[in-house]
Amino acid sequence: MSVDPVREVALEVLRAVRERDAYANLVLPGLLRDRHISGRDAALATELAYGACRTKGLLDAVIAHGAGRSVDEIDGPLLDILRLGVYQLLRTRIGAHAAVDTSVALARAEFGTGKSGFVNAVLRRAGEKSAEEWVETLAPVDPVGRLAFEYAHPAWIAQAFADALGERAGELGDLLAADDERPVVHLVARPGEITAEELALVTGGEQGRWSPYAVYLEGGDPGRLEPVREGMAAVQDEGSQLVALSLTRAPLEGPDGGRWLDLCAGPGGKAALLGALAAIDRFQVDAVEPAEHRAELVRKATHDLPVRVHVVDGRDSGLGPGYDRILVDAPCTGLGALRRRPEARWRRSPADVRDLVVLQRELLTAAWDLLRPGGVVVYSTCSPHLAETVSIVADHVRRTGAVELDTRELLPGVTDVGDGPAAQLWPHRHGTDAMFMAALRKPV
Ligand SMILES: C[S@@+](CC[C@H](N)C(=O)[O-])C[C@H]1O[C@@H](n2cnc3c(N)ncnc32)[C@H](O)[C@@H]1O
Repeated sequence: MSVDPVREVALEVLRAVRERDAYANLVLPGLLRDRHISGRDAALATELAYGACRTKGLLDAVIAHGAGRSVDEIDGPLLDILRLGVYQLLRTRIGAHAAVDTSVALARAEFGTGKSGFVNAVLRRAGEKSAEEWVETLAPVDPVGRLAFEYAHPAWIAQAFADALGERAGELGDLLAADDERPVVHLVARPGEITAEELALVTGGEQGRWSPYAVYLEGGDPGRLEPVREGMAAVQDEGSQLVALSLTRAPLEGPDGGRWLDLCAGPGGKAALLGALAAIDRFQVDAVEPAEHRAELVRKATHDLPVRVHVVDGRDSGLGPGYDRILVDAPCTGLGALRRRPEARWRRSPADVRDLVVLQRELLTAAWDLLRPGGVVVYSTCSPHLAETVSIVADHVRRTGAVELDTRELLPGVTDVGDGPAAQLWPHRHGTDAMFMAALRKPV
């Protein structure tokens, strides 16, 4: 049997992710273009590459069982072939013969007959049970560990989600399943340029449920849409829109002097929405981003708006104090946006959380020093991990006497965002990334 070009492409994606920490969704489109793969073949290559990246934990457990050794003891390129094969057996409707034969052909082309026999043997063993039966056989007994295994998430991430869901941890399975769904594309209609109603009409999309500026698109390339090309609209998760809006809606003590700051601005999605809203009142936004290439993205996103970009570290920005409103959209683990990157869940580790919480705490402190009495900081993350969210806020309130506003009141009409005062969005409840936000006012 000759090598199937669709599986070859999927395999190259797995290899790029494993060997050079590539992002699957950045590698795949170029490969499909170069190999002239389109239509149903492209859809299959995408399903195989992304699916195998996502389910790595489950696949590896089945492979280790079948091989009688840990996956660490299997050569990387061979392991990629096994992952692709086991994924087809357990998570697609591809027949067992096709899954095994195409994998054996890939192994033979790459390594010769000896190793193709190994691939054949491991896949035959893997095919002896369905995915459900493998879960029954291999999953840990504790409920969270079992769900993590079943939905192919690292156990520490599933536990972090369960902790953040609290009393509603019964939703964990739905949440983990949502990470495997392709997110609906959300557009933001730029205030002052076009309304969401008009944008929905022009694009054939549907107006969003939660943000007055959101439009949902069923499919297609948003970059081709005229309002996006003309800068009247942009791609932005509805949850991110709500974060920016919560900052503009928070009640200040005293009048709004129109000095707003976005302390972690790159690539500029929220800065652009803040800038458009500031423009209406002739206010001014300062946007801080230390990485030059990301600062350039902020400049592009905000070029015709009252936004000044500063390429400095937010912890030591040199900006003058006295801001009325400050957004700290902190660098975080991104655990709330795992659905956007197939391999992301296996890249992160608890050590990342430990490093990031130090930076998050320092950025919030720096923002506080730049805020005027009576002004408001919104602290947000696209992670629901409690160490990055409520713990950072509680620690800050303890140290500074900050007044926690009821953030839920800044999101009128948005249901089910928790018991307050902070708000937590969820993919399985709101269809957004799992954005966390807390609004804090400085006592006068
Ligand atoms: C979650 S992203 C912000 C997303 C952005 N607000 C948006 O809506 O497009 C966090 C940003 O913080 C930046 N960052 C990292 N370290 C920082 C620091 N010390 N000071 C300020 N920003 C920092 C990162 O480069 C990244 O662009």
